[in-house]
Amino acid sequence: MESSFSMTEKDFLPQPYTKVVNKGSITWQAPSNIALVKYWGKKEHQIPANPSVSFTLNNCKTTTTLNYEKKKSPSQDFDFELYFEGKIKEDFKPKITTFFKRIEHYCPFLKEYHLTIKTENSFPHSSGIASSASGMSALALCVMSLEKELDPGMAEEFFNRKASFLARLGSGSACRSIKGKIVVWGKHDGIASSSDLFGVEYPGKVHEIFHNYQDTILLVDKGTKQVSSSVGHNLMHGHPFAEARFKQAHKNLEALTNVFQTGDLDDFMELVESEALTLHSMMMSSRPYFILMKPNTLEIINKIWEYRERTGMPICFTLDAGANVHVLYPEKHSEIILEFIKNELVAYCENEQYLCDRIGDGARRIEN
Ligand SMILES: Nc1ncnc2c1ncn2[C@@H]1O[C@H](COP(=O)(O)OP(=O)(O)OP(=O)(O)O)[C@@H](O)[C@H]1O
Ligand SMILES: C[C@@](O)(CCOP(=O)(O)OP(=O)(O)O)CC(=O)O
Repeated sequence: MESSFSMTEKDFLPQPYTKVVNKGSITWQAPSNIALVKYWGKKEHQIPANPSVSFTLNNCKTTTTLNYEKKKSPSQDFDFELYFEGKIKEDFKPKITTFFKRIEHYCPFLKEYHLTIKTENSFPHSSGIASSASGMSALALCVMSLEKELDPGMAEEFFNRKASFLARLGSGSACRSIKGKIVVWGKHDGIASSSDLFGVEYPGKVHEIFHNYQDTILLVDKGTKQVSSSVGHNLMHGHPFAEARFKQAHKNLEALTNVFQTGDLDDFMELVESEALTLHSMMMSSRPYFILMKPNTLEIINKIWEYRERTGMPICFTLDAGANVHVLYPEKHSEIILEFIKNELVAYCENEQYLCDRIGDGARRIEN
């Protein structure tokens, strides 16, 4: 296979299929991810305006089963039904139809099948915990497993790379949810294997402090956010601070690669929190402007700062495009930090709900 630096869209076009497959079922479980350097702003065809890097999560995940049955002849439109948590879910279908249209060129076999998609998430969707990332990566992996049935000789590395390539076309951040534990997406000079087309496992040395990093997600607001990420990305076109922001993301990624090596948590925390606040400041300074943080988001941030100042514990926060707060800390301090979270932060969550997660290894296939 081509090395990732030279791969282009053409490399993902289908090869002649060697097998006929009539009917079957495939299940994949794919995690969400939390960006440390944020993807915010994109060009045409889901190409990111700047590189991003994320921790793959472990417990926040989607499980998707794809049942497929070959039809007598291919249809004009994609022929699929969607069940979310056991019920037909019409409002998730448009995103999936868009996804199928975008990948049709690379997976032309899709229209030959009647597809039934059954999916569920282990966490609330559409509230800034990247359900689109786990949802689209799980579906992309199911599609790739179907392609592998048609082309059994496909190499594993190509399988994973194309799954990430397809997932990106469903939702940009989804391309970072195929593999663990740290994934980079977007061309960046300091990381030769990086690509705008798919996510790659962070290739550098990672200090052991990050090996089992914890992420406790505080559910400040479980409701659907008022502006989707896709709309938010588009508001970076013509944004007065866009170019400076894109440059800053490169600089922060470079700084983070150094931090991954040294394990300097002061630098890590400063960088990660600054990225989260910059993301939200981009939303606040776009036209139209919007605020996705809630009063309790700010209460939690202030409490974290106060606690860090008081105890010296390496605890920091990050945010995605929503009100919920991801609290990040090394595993060796879990006991004491969880105590603080339960005693002082959980009161700010909707129905006192929070999710304990940690850095994970990526998606896995479940045998049906
Ligand atoms: N299991 C799933 N299978 C397929 N699509 C899903 C699944 N879960 C969520 N989605 C899609 O993702 C959409 C939510 O994505 P959106 O970007 O608005 O929010 P999010 O993923 O929670 O937050 P973030 O901005 O952090 O990515 C849903 O409306 C739905 O279309
Ligand atoms: C704030 C973010 O979570 C934005 C995620 O955006 P999406 O990947 O959800 O957007 P689309 O490509 O339009 O589907 C930051 C990040 O995960 O890098």
